[in-house]
Amino acid sequence: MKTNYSTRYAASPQDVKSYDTARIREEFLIDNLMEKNVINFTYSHYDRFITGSAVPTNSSLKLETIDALKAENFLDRRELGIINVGQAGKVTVDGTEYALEHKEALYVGQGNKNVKFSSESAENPAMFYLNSTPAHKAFPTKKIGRNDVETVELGSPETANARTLRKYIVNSVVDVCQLQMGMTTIKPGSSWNTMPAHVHDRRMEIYFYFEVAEDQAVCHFMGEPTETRHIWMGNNQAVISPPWSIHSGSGTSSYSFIWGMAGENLDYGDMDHCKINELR
Ligand SMILES: O=C(O)C(=O)C[C@H](O)C(=O)CO
Ligand SMILES: [Zn+2]
Repeated sequence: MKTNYSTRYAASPQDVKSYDTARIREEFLIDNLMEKNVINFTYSHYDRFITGSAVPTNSSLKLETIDALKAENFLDRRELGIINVGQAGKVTVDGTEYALEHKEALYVGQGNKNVKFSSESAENPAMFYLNSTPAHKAFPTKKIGRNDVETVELGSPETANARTLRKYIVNSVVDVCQLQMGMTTIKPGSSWNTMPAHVHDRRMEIYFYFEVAEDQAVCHFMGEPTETRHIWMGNNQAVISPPWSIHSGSGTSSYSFIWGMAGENLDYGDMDHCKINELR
């Protein structure tokens, strides 16, 4: 068995107010990503969003169903987004091969049965970050190369939030049921992501932090805008952001993160912004 999964339940903002550090990490932090030769999944009951990773080395890894789905194949009722944050690799979908270089992505539509992950080099493997959400329709599988993304420059050095946001899996780039994924990179000298902060009660979100230097960290802020909490995050860790929560972070050095979302609508810009001086 090369696939592991664990379950996280949804939590009320009233309850989260009283969580201590250990409990908040237990409920929201995902710290088993990018383990070699296994697929590790976390199944969140927020919008039934599954987060995981596949790092194949000498042999390929197969996308196996998990008991939580009670489905013969993982994608019988789901869609899947994949972003490679490692070196060159390949994803095979029902016999068709897609080569994915560093920071290239693949959208895999509902109904595909046989999905396999492999690396070109066992020493420098591909590192596939995976997000999956329930799907009601089979859209075509599509590769999103680095030139296919929509790029937006945000923030400024003066407010320490200069960053480049790249939209990979959004409905203006690829047909999707509900999954959205993209990548944001903080510019050297800046530290803040997603500041001014926002909430979107229509959608939950998961942030996967990577390119964090070993001796550095990102402090991720969550919680209701007037009742914030923080989680210190290291490289290759993800954090679940409930629909009622802000999701913002400040790093001790530059870093990148992948955001993945699911929920009520496909409008990337649907956000309720918070006034910075009203955060508590
Ligand atoms: O830096 C940012 O701002 C983001 O990356 C924001 C995320 O894309 C997001 O929160 C979308 O709702
Ligand atoms: Zn958001």
